[in-house]
Amino acid sequence: MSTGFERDRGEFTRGARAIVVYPDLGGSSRDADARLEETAGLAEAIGVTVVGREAFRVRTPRAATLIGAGQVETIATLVRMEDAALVVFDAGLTPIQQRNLETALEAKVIDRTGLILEIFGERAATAEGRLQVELAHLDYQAGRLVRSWTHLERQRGGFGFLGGPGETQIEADRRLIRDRMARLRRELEQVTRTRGLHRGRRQRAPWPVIALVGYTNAGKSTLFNYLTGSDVMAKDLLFATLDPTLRQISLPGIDKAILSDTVGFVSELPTQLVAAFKATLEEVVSADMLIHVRDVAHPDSEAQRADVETVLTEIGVSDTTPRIEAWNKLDLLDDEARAALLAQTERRDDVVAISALTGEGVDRLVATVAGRLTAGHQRYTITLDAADGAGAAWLHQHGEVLDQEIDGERAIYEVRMAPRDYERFLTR
Ligand SMILES: Nc1nc2c(ncn2[C@@H]2O[C@H](COP(=O)(O)OP(=O)(O)OP(=O)(O)O)[C@@H](O)[C@H]2O)c(=O)[nH]1
Repeated sequence: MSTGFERDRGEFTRGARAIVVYPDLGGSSRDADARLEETAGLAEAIGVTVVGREAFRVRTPRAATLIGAGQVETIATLVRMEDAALVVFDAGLTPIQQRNLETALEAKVIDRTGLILEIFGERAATAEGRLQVELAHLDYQAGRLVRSWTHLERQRGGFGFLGGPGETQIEADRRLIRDRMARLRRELEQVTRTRGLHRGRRQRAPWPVIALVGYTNAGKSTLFNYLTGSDVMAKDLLFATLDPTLRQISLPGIDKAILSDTVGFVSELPTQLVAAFKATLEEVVSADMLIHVRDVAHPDSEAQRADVETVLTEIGVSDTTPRIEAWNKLDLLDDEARAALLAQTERRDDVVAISALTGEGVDRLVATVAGRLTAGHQRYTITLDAADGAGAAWLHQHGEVLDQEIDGERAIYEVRMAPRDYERFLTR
């Protein structure tokens, strides 16, 4: 059934021409150009082509259009010149501002929340993620509907026309949204229950989960591809078919681990989106280790780091989850900045400088991650019946076999593994 309020992808046709606008309202320590660059990158993630960008300093935000009349005119000209169909505002817009801007610019307008919702929609890989995103979207639309209705009502009141056909229509629309949201919530409950079962099953498998997190554009996917495509790591098609963002890999001393790529983090994540974001990041919340990929060549690198940490806390990641920072894009730094950065990383064992593009430092990152994961591992001497193929396979799967020797009927293994696995082996 179509309620008329389902996500309308038609508005964001792949390749649609878009203008990106950053109304700088002051109070942000961030670099305006970097901000435009980020938003353009996010817009491109939903498949539109960015054909123009403008940053404005807005001294007095206008209730009707946020930006000033002259600024509206500048963008309108740009829209006409570039034949753009979409204008992305890197700010929150009220429903009224959004509509007024659409009229003035003769183009579809979306704000930062709308854009982020689109991206979550594209990236949500699990059923739960998709449902959460749709709920957030409906919530966003319902808010717009109610408020623009109040606005209309006030106008009509001014002319002495209270009520009328428009009002009935909006009532009906609101009920449809409400019903659909209730249905989604029920589906979500069902899905969450089923997923809990699946996750329980996987948690019993002794594979550590390593999640890549980081600000948008930091280089997570580049690192993910480098790691899973390189010789050190074996790609596992089982996971690839289930979810393109999960791969089974092996690390020194760890036969199997799951590496998970995630959607990029952004600053000022609207609170109504946190649940949706969390659902697209379920691997992160229960991960054994996080690799926080940072773009150290970015002017706002420190602020981005803080944003990522804030969101991790918001979605419920424990601060005891071990994390390693991968200081990425080392290749973009000049000699001086590079030397300063490397000197910093030498003093810390939780930071590795890398270039996911050239592969520099990635081996060290892998060794550091493996070292952390196996830090509690110990060396055991285990004697098996030489015919016990299953036992031998188990040892190879769960530990690092350092030595093995056949002595008549017996096979003697030297194995490094987690004490927890050793105990499991004994009670096997
Ligand atoms: N020069 C340089 N560019 C890099 C490096 N790593 C990634 N990039 C570039 O940075 C851009 C973003 O990389 P992605 O891997 O897509 O970043 P991401 O963190 O997955 O981004 P989101 O999907 O937005 O979260 C791409 O153009 C990459 O080619 C690096 O080490 N050096």
